Amino acid sequence: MSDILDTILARKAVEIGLLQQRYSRSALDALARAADAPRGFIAALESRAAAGSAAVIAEVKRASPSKGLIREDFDPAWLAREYADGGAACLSVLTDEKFFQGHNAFLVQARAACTLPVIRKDFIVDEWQVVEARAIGADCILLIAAALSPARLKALYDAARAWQLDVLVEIHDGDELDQVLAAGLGDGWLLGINNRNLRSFETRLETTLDLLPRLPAGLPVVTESGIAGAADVARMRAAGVDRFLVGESLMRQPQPSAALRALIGG
Ligand SMILES: O=C(O)c1ccccc1NCC(=O)[C@H](O)[C@H](O)COP(=O)(O)O
Repeated sequence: MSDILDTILARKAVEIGLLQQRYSRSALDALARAADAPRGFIAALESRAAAGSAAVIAEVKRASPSKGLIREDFDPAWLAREYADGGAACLSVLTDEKFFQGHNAFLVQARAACTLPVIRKDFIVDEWQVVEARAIGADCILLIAAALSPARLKALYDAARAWQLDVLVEIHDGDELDQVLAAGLGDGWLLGINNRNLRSFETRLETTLDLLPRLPAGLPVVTESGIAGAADVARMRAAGVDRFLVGESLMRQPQPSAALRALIGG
């Protein structure tokens, strides 16, 4: 496991404790039950890919451990409208406060500003965080294989599915792929390959391209991180990858809608 992931996960243990002090489990469950119905994250992505378009999950991300502050004028609702206007299939919203300057409220604001499904981008290691994700309106959660044992991955996946959440399961290499495939997940999940090495922060699109021959046929895959423009999208699509998670390159643009349109192309 990488140093930054260790550091982030240590903080998550503290945050889970705070969440459990703030709510009883029955109160949190009640909030999750009262949340707006899930919008169908994977369905939205798949319908865009089936129509022959690049299916983009556009990310609302103010800062990151690798890049520091990415965007000073940061308005999640405005960004969500820009991304919807630019042709995003779904949104990703960072909710981690300490390392990404995110917030749960940013997900609520972004989702309320458009009709797109939203993934809660955070470091989920406990069922309480799954319920919290549904309580704030998330349609999908991220589960990072490097942060979870196979048994824990399966337990959190089961919890997410019980709350009608879709799941993006993220890997970085072939060993993590093998672990995920052995976990015996059912429906309602898709695979993300993160091109960013969490130890060095080096971002190489070859991380996705090199793993493609190892993927089971028919498993939808999202390439994550380091998509800088239309040439990267074209390169991935030529290799058969049609689903993208894009943050920084859109967040740095004065008009993200136009940048997203150019990224997706014809
Ligand atoms: O972005 C980071 O610095 C980072 C560091 C440690 C763990 C995760 C990190 N990023 C999360 C992501 O997966 C990206 O935000 C996402 O894939 C978008 O990447 P990009 O288009 O390169 O902003």
